[in-house]
Amino acid sequence: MATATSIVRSPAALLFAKVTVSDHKPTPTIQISRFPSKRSCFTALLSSLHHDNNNDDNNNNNNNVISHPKPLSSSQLFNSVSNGSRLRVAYQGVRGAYSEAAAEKAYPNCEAVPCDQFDSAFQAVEKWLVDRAVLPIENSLGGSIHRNYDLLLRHSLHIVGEVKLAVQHCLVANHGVQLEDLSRVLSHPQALAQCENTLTKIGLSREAVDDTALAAKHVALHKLKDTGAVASSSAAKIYGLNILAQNIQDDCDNVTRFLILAREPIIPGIQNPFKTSIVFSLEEGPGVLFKALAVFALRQINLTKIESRPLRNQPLRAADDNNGSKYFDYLFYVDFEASMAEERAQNALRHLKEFATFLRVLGSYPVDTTMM
Ligand SMILES: O=C(O)C(=O)C[C@]1(C(=O)O)C=C[C@@H](O)C=C1
Repeated sequence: MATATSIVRSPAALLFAKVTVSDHKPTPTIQISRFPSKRSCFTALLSSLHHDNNNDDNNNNNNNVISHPKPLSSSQLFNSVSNGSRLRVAYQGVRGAYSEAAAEKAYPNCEAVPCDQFDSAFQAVEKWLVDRAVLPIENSLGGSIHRNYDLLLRHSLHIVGEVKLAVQHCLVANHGVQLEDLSRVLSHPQALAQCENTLTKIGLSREAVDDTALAAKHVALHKLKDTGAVASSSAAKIYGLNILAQNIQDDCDNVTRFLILAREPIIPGIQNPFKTSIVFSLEEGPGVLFKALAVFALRQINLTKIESRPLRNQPLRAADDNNGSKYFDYLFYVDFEASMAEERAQNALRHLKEFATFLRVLGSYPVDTTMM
């Protein structure tokens, strides 16, 4: 593969990003360095911008102007930013990944920007390299994407929408390669899990890579004869592979739900069906979770998802009875069917706050009704 590392300038945000340009795609992939000690142009520029922002704050203070984050209006939810340019939407993966299709479903005329990791997509929004990120959160067969639940809490972005995408996997290989030539298949762990039964029946060993399209790209670039990939038909087309089998997921109704993330929240509405996502933690004790969920049941608010994750900076708590035993401590992520503009949702959260040890609203956003 002919790859070249270069520095490009993003005209919209006037920021620099270190990108890897490959011969397969003109769109650069955002790779945000995790090692700030290697002070790149990117970090240097960011710190100078930070300095400018601080100066702005000082200027604002001097002028007695208080600046608050501006909520997104619903018109900004769509395809362009205020200067009329195309919305830049980060996704994890390379061209042909399902996440790219989800970004394009959310914003049909957007510029979809590939990122190497989920964390890079979060950072790309935070650092104004892009306007939104579209990231998978759960799949109807494989379950939750825990990494993104954890990242939602670690970053301070807002959920401004959701996209549901029907995921139809193909088994792809180089031209001339037959099913019986394959001994191994590469793909994203979620995609492998969604095709578990089929792959077991064929008898292929599995290897996980960062995304389905990257698996297809790898098979094509290395001209592998004994290895196929589980990927989309569009990835097969982009990387010149042959489709050996279609719709190989274990259930034909295979849907992945993606979240749309932005720097600012949207103003919650009540005209369309809205959903709200929150995260909270509770004291240990009998019936505490029951009590927490009752704040919604009491107000006829339907819950659509509940997920628990370990509270990472304090995963264990000593039991009150001092007998040396320890509890696991958890964060609870809950999605409920109501808008934060509704009084019943505000009352439910006020009620929950009375006994939750921590509570954050991750976003209140329109329900994707396209797959109902
Ligand atoms: O690998 C890809 O193509 C992705 O976009 C990632 C991902 C995921 O993380 O769940 C997205 C949708 C499918 O469920 C399989 C994989």
